[in-house]
Amino acid sequence: MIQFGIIARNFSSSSAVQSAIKNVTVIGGGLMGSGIAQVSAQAGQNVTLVDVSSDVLAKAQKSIGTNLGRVAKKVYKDNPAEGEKFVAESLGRIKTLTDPAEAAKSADLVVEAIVENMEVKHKLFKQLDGVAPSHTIFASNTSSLSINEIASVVNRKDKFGGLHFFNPVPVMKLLEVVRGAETNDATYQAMMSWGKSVGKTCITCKDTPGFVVNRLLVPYICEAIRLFERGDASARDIDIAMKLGAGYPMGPLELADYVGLDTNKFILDGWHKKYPDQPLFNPIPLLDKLVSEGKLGVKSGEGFYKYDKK
Ligand SMILES: CCCCCCCC(=O)CC(=O)SCCNC(=O)CCNC(=O)[C@H](O)C(C)(C)COP(=O)(O)OP(=O)(O)OC[C@H]1O[C@@H](n2cnc3c(N)ncnc32)[C@H](O)[C@@H]1OP(=O)(O)O
Ligand SMILES: NC(=O)C1=CN([C@@H]2O[C@H](COP(=O)(O)OP(=O)(O)OC[C@H]3O[C@@H](n4cnc5c(N)ncnc54)[C@H](O)[C@@H]3O)[C@@H](O)[C@H]2O)C=CC1
Repeated sequence: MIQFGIIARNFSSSSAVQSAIKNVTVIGGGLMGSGIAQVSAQAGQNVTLVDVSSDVLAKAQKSIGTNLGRVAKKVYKDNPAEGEKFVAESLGRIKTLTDPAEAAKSADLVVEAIVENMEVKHKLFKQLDGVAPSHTIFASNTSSLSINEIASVVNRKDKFGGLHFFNPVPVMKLLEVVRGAETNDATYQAMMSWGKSVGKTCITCKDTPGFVVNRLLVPYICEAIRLFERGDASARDIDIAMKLGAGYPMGPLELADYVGLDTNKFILDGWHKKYPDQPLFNPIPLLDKLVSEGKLGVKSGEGFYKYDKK
C-alpha cells in the first residue's frame, strides 16, 4: 500500500524538516521535473519550473494539479475545504518560465531534469553558472550520466551534486544524494536536508554508474529481457514471478515498459560504450528490435505488452 505519511508531515505539522533552501528552480517540466516541482511546492518552497516548451509547462501545471488533488483527497479526507486550500496554495507557489537564466537568478537550488544528454546538460549548466548567485547549489537528476562529468563545465564544482528522484516522484520515497568528487560538505548537507524537507528518505551515493538503484535495476531488467528473449518463460510469467516471488510492485518487463524501452536502451548503450568489458551492459537484440519498431512501452502503446493509448 502506498503511504503519503511522510509527504503529509511536511505541510501539516511543526515537525516538518526545515531546509535553508527556500527558492527552488526546477529545469525541465517533463515527467520528473513536474514531480520535483510538486513535492517542493507542497513542502512550502517557492518553485520556478522551467521548460523550453510552454506547452509542456501548461501540461505540467495540469498534471501537478491532478496529483496534488490525489494527495489532498488522502491527507485531508475529513476536511475537503482544507484539501482545496492545500492544492491552491501549493499550485500558487509554482511559477513557470521558459528562460532558465532568468529562473536561476533567484534560486538557492537548481535541480536539472532535462533530457538525458551530456552536451545539452553541459550547455545549460555553463549558461546557469554565469548568472546564478554564488551561493546557488546546482544538482542534476540524471539517471545514468556521471555527476563529475556534468559538473566539469562549471566553476562551482564544490556546489554541485546529484539529486536522483524516482518515478512517480510524488509516490516514491527515495532520494539518492550523489556526492561528486568535489562536492563540499556544506553542499552535501544542504542537499540531504532539502531532500528530507520535501518528504524523501535520502541515501548517500558515490558518483558511480547508476548510483545504487539503477546499478542494480538496469542489469535486473536486462536479465529479465534476456530470459524472455531466450524463451525461458513468458513475459507474464516473468512478471508474476517477481511480483509474487520477490514482492516487487511491478514485474521487470512491466517496469521496463513503464520507464520506456528507449530509456532502457539509451542507458544500456551508454554504459556499454563506457564499460565494454562488463557483460551485464551488453546490447540486447530484442530490446534493439522493439525500439527500432517504435515499441517503446506504455508511452507508445506497445512494448512487452499492449496499452490503450491515452
Ligand atoms: C533499465 C531501467 C532503467 C531505469 C531507468 C531510469 C529511471 C530512474 O532513473 C529511476 C526510476 O525512477 S526507476 C522506476 C522506479 N519506480 C518503480 O519502480 C515503480 C514501481 N511501481 C510502483 O511502485 C507502483 O506500481 C506505482 C506507484 C507506480 C503504482 O501503484 P499501484 O500499482 O498501487 O497503482 P495505483 O493504485 O494507481 O497507485 C497507488 C497510489 O499511488 C498514487 N499514484 C500513482 N501514480 C501516481 C502519480 N504519478 N502521481 C501521484 N500519485 C500517484 C495513486 O493515486 C494511488 O494513491 P491512493 O489511491 O491514494 O492509494
Ligand atoms: N523517466 C524516469 O523514470 C526518470 C528520469 N530521470 C532523469 O530525469 C531527467 C528528465 O527525464 P524525464 O522527466 O523522464 O524527461 P522528459 O522528456 O519527460 O522531460 C524533459 C523535459 O526537458 C525539457 N528540456 C529539454 N532541454 C531543455 C533545456 N535546455 N532547458 C529547459 N528544458 C529543457 C524538454 O522540453 C522536456 O519537457 C533525465 O536526466 C532522466 O535521465 C531520473 C529518474 C527517473
